[in-house]
Amino acid sequence: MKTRAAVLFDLHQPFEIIELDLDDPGPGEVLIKYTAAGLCHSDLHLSDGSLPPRFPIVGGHEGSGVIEAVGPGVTKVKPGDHVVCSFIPNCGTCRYCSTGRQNLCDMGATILDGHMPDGTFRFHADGKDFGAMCMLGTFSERSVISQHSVVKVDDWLPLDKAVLVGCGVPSGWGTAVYTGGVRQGDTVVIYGIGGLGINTVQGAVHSGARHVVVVDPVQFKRDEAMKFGATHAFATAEEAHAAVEKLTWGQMADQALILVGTVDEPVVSAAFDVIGKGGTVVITGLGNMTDKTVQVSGTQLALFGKTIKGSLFGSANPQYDIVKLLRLYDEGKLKLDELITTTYTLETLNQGYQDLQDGKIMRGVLVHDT
Ligand SMILES: NC(=O)c1ccc[n+]([C@@H]2O[C@H](COP(=O)([O-])OP(=O)(O)OC[C@H]3O[C@@H](n4cnc5c(N)ncnc54)[C@H](O)[C@@H]3O)[C@@H](O)[C@H]2O)c1
Ligand SMILES: [Zn+2]
Ligand SMILES: [Zn+2]
Repeated sequence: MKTRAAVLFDLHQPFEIIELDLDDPGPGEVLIKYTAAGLCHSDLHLSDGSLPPRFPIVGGHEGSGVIEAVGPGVTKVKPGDHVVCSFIPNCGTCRYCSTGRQNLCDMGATILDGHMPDGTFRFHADGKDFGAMCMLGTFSERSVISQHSVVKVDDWLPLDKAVLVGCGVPSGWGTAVYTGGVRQGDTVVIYGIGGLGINTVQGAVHSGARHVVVVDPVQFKRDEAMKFGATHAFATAEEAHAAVEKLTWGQMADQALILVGTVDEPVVSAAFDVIGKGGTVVITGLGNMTDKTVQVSGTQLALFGKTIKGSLFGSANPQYDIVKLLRLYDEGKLKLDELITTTYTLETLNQGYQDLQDGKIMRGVLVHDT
């Protein structure tokens, strides 16, 4: 079968739209026709050097679609099922899946190489193997993926909105609710209001935070954050620090959550300084972190009981949380439609990533031709 896909061939290159050969699904695999794909910043990190993959690679790891065929032994879904993809597969049996940490599933170990667990690829052209970002490659019309990468969802849900619960929503929402452990009455500071950070605002609000203070240099992002329930919005970390000092009578924040695309020492230091005793810093942003060392005061960690954590997929359980978040959406308790600023096609995908870098969109969504 042939499929059109957006491919990265090297660092610092745009996506090229080309036709690829796609294998039939093997044992435990499914053929999916993608309906939509979200423009997450992580795909940009494939080309900016922050998450260097094996090239060439088909981009896209936020996806939704319809199952067209299944390989031998597939029990989880059948042709015609509507699914949302999880950017981390869930095998259900590895050390992490079997101890309630499905977001760390061992099957996700090769998501940047983009091959199946047995080391083979499903996309090919001109005698070359092409990887699939997160073993998904949602910037392709069709793909062959593991049954462990899909979560069946209700047929009536709009797949072009539900697509966002494949990465941005749980990764952002869970940063506040699960990894950060935000509680009623907490003061939370959120750095970076993009496709993830805006959902961290939703998560902090759901958890009953008293103050949700956001920091983003872009005015549009700050305005959106206020519409989603933030209580204060600032262009700089310094302004946020001063406000938190006042709001908490010097006790400072309970959580500082970092969702910027390019994490650097000043952001991490600002987060570490804005939390008070017993406070938690969570780093979710991935950009610029390869080989970087972050310095914090060991005395403050020990004497003030401060914690620094990383967060993958918002410490959520894809199988459970994707369905749960869509229920919240269906009941009007979680915003998805409002997250999407602009929709794109394969042909305008590079423009979408330019818009993301220019701060023009909260989340862009690529809608595939039907
Ligand atoms: N850990 C995970 O599970 C996970 C999952 C998906 C994405 N990510 C990463 O999260 C990050 C955010 O992704 P996104 O899709 O939301 O990106 P995005 O580009 O949509 O949002 C980033 C936001 O950060 C803002 N920003 C930049 N510098 C800032 C600063 N110094 N202070 C405050 N705000 C600043 C930008 O204006 C933008 O609004 C990326 O690095 C992405 O790779 C992590
Ligand atoms: Zn993502
Ligand atoms: Zn597993």
